Amino acid sequence: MTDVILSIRDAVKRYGETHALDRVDLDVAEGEFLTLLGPSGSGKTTLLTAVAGFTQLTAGTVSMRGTDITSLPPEKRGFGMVFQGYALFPTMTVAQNVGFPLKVRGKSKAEIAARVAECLDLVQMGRFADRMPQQLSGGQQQRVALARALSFHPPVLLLDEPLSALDKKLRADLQWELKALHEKLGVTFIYVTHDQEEALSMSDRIVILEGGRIQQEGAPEALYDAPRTDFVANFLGKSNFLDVTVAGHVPGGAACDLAGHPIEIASPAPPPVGAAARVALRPERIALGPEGGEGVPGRIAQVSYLGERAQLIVDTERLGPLLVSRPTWKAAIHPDAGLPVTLRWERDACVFLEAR
Ligand SMILES: Nc1ncnc2c1ncn2[C@@H]1O[C@H](COP(=O)(O)OP(=O)(O)OP(=O)(O)O)[C@@H](O)[C@H]1O
Repeated sequence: MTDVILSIRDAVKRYGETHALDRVDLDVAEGEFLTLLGPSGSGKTTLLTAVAGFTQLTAGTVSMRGTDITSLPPEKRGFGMVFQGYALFPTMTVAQNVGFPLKVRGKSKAEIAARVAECLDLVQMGRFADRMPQQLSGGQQQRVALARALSFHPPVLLLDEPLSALDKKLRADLQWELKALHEKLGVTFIYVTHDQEEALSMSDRIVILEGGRIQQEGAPEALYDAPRTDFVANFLGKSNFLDVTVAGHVPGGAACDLAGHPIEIASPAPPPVGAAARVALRPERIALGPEGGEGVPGRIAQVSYLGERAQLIVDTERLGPLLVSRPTWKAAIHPDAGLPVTLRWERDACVFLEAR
């Protein structure tokens, strides 16, 4: 990895019997937008607050540019922080809120005024400098919290579900803005969310946590296209799971038996011949054809219309119910419940998962 700004080594955090973090190793690159993604209780906030200095690790270290900062208090780490619920100081104006970290650092009035104006412009809140927090909408308050966190030029910005209190449309707008701000400033962002779409749309890299452990990490596309485990395949997007037996190796993949029928699965490193394996198959990789074609016969059991996509459950005798997702504009077959269909997919649509 190019220049590492933060290194977390063998981080353990125990609360009684609970392992909130269980031997986490993670390097964060300078300027990276890194997202910690996982279900509730997976350890995301614990990891973020350990980096911030609010949580003392039971074991392990946090280093910043090669210096061990494990026992340094939060204020000495100098990281910017934005947490959910936009905790602005209610008795201070927007400008005073943004200027507060600079005041604490003993900056001059002129310097504070100039930087506050700059930061408020950055988040398009210049017009609101004299307002009180309670006179702002949720999205505006979160913008001010962001300006405040950036005002003192922190090397790292820590964000814990900063958009979770906002409605879907506003959240989507602010996701674009945050991403643009990250690109403009080049500051390292560590972002916590349990929202997979948010993680996929903003991050350079996603770290998936479960039970206090890193399950997998990688660029959004790499993780989505090549999940290693059932958990990742189902947490990041949706998947069908199929059980196959590897019958033989072929160039670039394996010949397999799927419920008594031969299929080929592309893989750079397929499991050994004879192995029973589990594969993930994304719903959008399954093509729907008319009844009687080559493929897996089935019958549409349920249709859920989602606007630009429709999600179908197709009952098959061979493989049980399969989830199929298709763009609604591609309406060669109008998917109605009860319709008999044939399902097909390409050899590179299935991904071998690690044995559990
Ligand atoms: N102060 C605490 N005392 C006891 N247990 C804690 C404490 N903080 C966290 N935990 C436990 O540690 C585990 C990880 O919690 P953490 O808050 O890091 O998860 P999370 O992934 O951020 O979850 P969420 O998305 O719900 O915020 C959970 O099982 C939680 O109950």
